[in-house]
Amino acid sequence: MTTSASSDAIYELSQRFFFEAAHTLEREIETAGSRRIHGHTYEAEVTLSGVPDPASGMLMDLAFLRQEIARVRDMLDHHFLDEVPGLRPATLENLCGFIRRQLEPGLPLLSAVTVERRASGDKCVLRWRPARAG
Ligand SMILES: Nc1nc2c(c(=O)[nH]1)N=C([C@H](O)[C@H](O)COP(=O)(O)OP(=O)(O)OP(=O)(O)O)CN2
Ligand SMILES: [Zn+2]
Repeated sequence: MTTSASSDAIYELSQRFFFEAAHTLEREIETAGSRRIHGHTYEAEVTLSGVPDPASGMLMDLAFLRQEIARVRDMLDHHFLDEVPGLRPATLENLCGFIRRQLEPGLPLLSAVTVERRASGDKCVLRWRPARAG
C-alpha cells in the first residue's frame, strides 16, 4: 500500500450541447424518407480526460470549454449538414469525427465525443487516448 493511492486516477469532465439540423442520407433500407431533406434534434457531449491542475483544481474551466463548444455548435445548428464541408455523409459517426476535428486543436485533453438522437434512441460514441492525458 502506498500513499499515492490516487496517482492513477483519471478524471472525466463533460459538457453537453444540442443542435437542430437537416440532412439527407443515402442508405440501403428506408431509402425514400432518408433521401428527402429531413431534420433531427441532436444531443452531443464532449469529454476531457486527465488530472486536474493542483492550483486551479480543474482539468479546464468549464467556461472555456463552453466557448470552444459554441464555435462548433455554430457550424452545425440550423445548418443543412450535407453542405457543411468535411461532414458528408452526415451520419452520427461522421458528426463525432467532425466535432473531434474541430475541437481537438484547442482541447488537448479531449478524449471522447458522443452524438445522439434521443427521439429515435440512436447514439454514437467516439473515444481515443488524448494527446496529453495529464
Ligand atoms: N450507422 C448509422 N445508421 C444510420 C444513421 C447514422 O447516422 N448512422 N442515420 C440514419 C438517418 O439519419 C435516419 O434519418 C434515421 O433513420 P431512421 O431511424 O430510420 O428514421 P428516423 O429516426 O428519422 O425516424 P422517423 O420516425 O422516420 O423520423 C439512418 N441510419
Ligand atoms: Zn436522418
